[in-house]
Formats: sequence, C-alpha cells, structure tokens
Amino acid sequence: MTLRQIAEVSLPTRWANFRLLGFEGVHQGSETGNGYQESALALVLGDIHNSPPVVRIHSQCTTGDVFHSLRCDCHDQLHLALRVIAEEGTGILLYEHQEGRGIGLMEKLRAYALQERGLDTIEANLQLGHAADLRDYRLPVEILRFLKIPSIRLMTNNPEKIDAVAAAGIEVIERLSADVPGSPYSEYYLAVKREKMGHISDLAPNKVEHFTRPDLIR
Ligand SMILES: Nc1nc2c(ncn2[C@@H]2O[C@H](COP(=O)(O)OP(=O)(O)OP(=O)(O)O)[C@@H](O)[C@H]2O)c(=O)[nH]1
Ligand SMILES: [Zn+2]
Repeated sequence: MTLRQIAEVSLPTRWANFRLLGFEGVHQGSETGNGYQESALALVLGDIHNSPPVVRIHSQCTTGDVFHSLRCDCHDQLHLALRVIAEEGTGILLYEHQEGRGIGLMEKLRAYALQERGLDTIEANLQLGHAADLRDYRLPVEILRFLKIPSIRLMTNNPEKIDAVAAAGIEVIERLSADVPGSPYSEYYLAVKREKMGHISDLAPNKVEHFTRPDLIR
C-alpha cells in the first residue's frame, strides 16, 4: 500500500484542539491491475512521541456516529475515546471508513432489516453473502508507521484489532477498555459481540440465550 498524506489542519472540538490529518491509502492492483483506494482521518493531540500514546481505531458508523443510533455503541465509544485522549493530553484517534464492518452503509441497512426479522448481526452478514467482519486494519497501521509510533495503548474490546496492530510490528503495551453503557436497543448486539465474536468486556449483563428476539424494541 502506498500512503499519502492529504492535508493537516486544526480541528477544535468540545474536548480539545486536535490536529486533523487526512490520509489516502492506495492498494496496488493484483495481476489484473485493479487497485483500490481508501481514506482515513487521524485526530492527533499533544506530543505523541514522548510516551506510548492512547490510540483508538474507530470504524465508521454513520447511523451511530452521526445520528446517535442506540442500536450500537459506536457514538458513545467515539466520544469516550476523544474524551480520554483529551484528559491524557495526548493520543491519536484513527477514523477509518470501513462502514458496517466493511460491507458499506447500504449493505448494513440490508443487514439491519434482516435483524428485524430475527437474525443476529453475524447471521445477517452471512445471509447477504458477506463474511461476518470484512475489515482489515492495514490503513490505520500504515498511518501509525507514518507517524513513527512504535508502541501504543490501544482502546478496544476487539481482539482482532490488537492482533492486527501487533502483527504489523507495533507493540500494544496496554489495552484500554472500550466499554460504554448499552441501551435496551443494543443489548443483544453487544451480547453477540461478546459471545460470538470474542470481544472482551467487563460489562457482561445478559447472555445471548436470554434474548427471545433481537435488539429491536418497537
Ligand atoms: N455489518 C454490520 N455492521 C455493523 C452492525 N452494527 C454495527 N456495525 C458496524 O460495526 C463497526 C463497529 O464495529 P464493532 O464490532 O461494533 O466494534 P469494533 O470496532 O470491532 O470493536 P471496538 O474497538 O471494541 O469498538 C462499524 O463499522 C459499524 O458500522 C451490524 O449489525 N452489521
Ligand atoms: Zn455503530
């Protein structure tokens, strides 16, 4: 992958005055010559080279991030990460555009519709012909390399993110919990992440079997 920095600007927010860096990653084509491009944002605060910074790799979730959907925990996780980085005075939030665990927004809506008919998040993806999780973390890892970050404190409950960062040679010296309180609308979704996707969580209220129907309360 070839990484290109697009621009660096100031981004004052309610939490802190971040530096916002845009990046484009160009994946070289295979023998067919079909390459593709993806983009990501890095919100950077403070001196990230003084000690291993807090890093959050956040996957785009339009429904949660923009519209504050209660079906998932994304909105609260995004705010938690920005707040913790502001409190630490230093850190990096990487916002990558693999919406819907990589299937895209329209396919995620199709998956939501299937969930309203009783499937869980994994079953819905599979029914649509997708893997349970299509994401890879090459672009965020390349950005960390570009920023010359050898070791980090990673905020996540997803073991795959920890493994992807470590496999790329960036040391994860600490995992910070990404737990946020759920809602009645997200309980089932969170239980499936814990029990079927191996996500780590200190909040373990209900088991998947406890639910007689998906997380949708009409
Ligand atoms: N396909 C699909 N994607 C979903 C669904 N609900 C949320 N997402 C997407 O899931 C992504 C967030 O991933 P999560 O599995 O919630 O959490 P994570 O990023 O893997 O793990 P953490 O670092 O602990 O937050 C975002 O891209 C959301 O758009 C769903 O029901 N189906
Ligand atoms: Zn979400």
